[in-house]
Amino acid sequence: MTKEDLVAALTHLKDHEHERPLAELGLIRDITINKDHAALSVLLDPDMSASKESIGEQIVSALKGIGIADVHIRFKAISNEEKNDIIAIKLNKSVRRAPTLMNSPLVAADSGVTFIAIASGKGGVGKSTVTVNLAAALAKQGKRVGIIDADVYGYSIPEMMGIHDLPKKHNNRIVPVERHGIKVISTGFFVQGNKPVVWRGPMLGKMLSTFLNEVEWGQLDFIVLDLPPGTGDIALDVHNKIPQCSEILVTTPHPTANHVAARAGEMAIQTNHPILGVIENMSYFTDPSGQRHDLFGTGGGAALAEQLNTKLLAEIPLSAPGQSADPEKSPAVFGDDSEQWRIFMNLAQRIINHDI
Ligand SMILES: Nc1ncnc2c1ncn2[C@@H]1O[C@H](COP(=O)(O)OP(=O)(O)OP(=O)(O)O)[C@@H](O)[C@H]1O
Repeated sequence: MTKEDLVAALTHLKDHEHERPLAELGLIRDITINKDHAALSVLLDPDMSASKESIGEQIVSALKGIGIADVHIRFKAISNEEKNDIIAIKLNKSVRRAPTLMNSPLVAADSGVTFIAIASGKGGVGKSTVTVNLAAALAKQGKRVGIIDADVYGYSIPEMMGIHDLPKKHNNRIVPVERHGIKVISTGFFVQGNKPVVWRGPMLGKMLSTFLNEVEWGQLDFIVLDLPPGTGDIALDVHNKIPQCSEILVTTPHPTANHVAARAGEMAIQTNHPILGVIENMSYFTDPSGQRHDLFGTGGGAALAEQLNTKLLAEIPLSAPGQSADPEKSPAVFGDDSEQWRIFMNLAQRIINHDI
């Protein structure tokens, strides 16, 4: 007798709510068999506890038919995640491809939320700086803004935003940390010594779903996502799960350092994601006498934009350390009177007005 024999004997079992075989829905788990004894778990919606008895009786009788004399059944309450998987199966969608997103109001076409992912070819070019400043500039112009820091390996948004507290849970949902009017969720909140503390299991695969489904975002106009550098799984996940998400690529002026950024852009193009454009960061430095210095070369942003058939949205100059920090703002947001802040405000305005 194998597990498959046992599952086969149970395939006809249905629960009234889902009108689909329990085994097919993956609601029968943890099967062990020892001669004519078997044990298994049945995941049940707590609202369906009334069905427990009838499901138990159906299992016992079906297994008797194949020679199992004694069966131990554990009934377990189903989690929200597992429930969403069932909804996905009901809709005949692949759970693997699009887990748990069917009920995320955020990604619905009519949610009113504009998603912008900030991507780069390599680390350290200012992707997180762009994320934080664009979000702050959108918020400054009256928009309700959230940040998803999806840079799993190099999350830096909490520190950049001066956030030292962790999100709280309310009614079993995660409440984002709010700072300077921006709601923030970061992988950094959930990792301690590289151990996930809020959820278990394959963290990467679930991360985006968790951030979209289990976070109490409230009403938002924009979500800015800080992606990990390069063209990894997370970027692909974003492309799959948030099809309407558009992308801004951040690069430096160095003309030859763009091939990975170009690949990231190509991926967006291939997956039909609009690229809003390229931001060239650390473009130049203006010294106190007003003279411009192209410290890292020139032309990288324009070359990347041309390669991807998109626009160069902005050239952000380098700020001198400590010059533009504003105590009223997050540490990484440029000061109100800085050239950088003016550029971000202008960019935010163009995005709001669809003038890009
Ligand atoms: N225009 C700028 N002027 C001065 N410093 C900047 C500028 N842009 C970014 N920086 C600094 O450069 C460093 C790297 O920036 P940031 O963390 O935004 O890059 P990143 O691409 O997100 O890197 P990672 O992928 O490692 O997270 C930070 O210390 C940031 O403060």
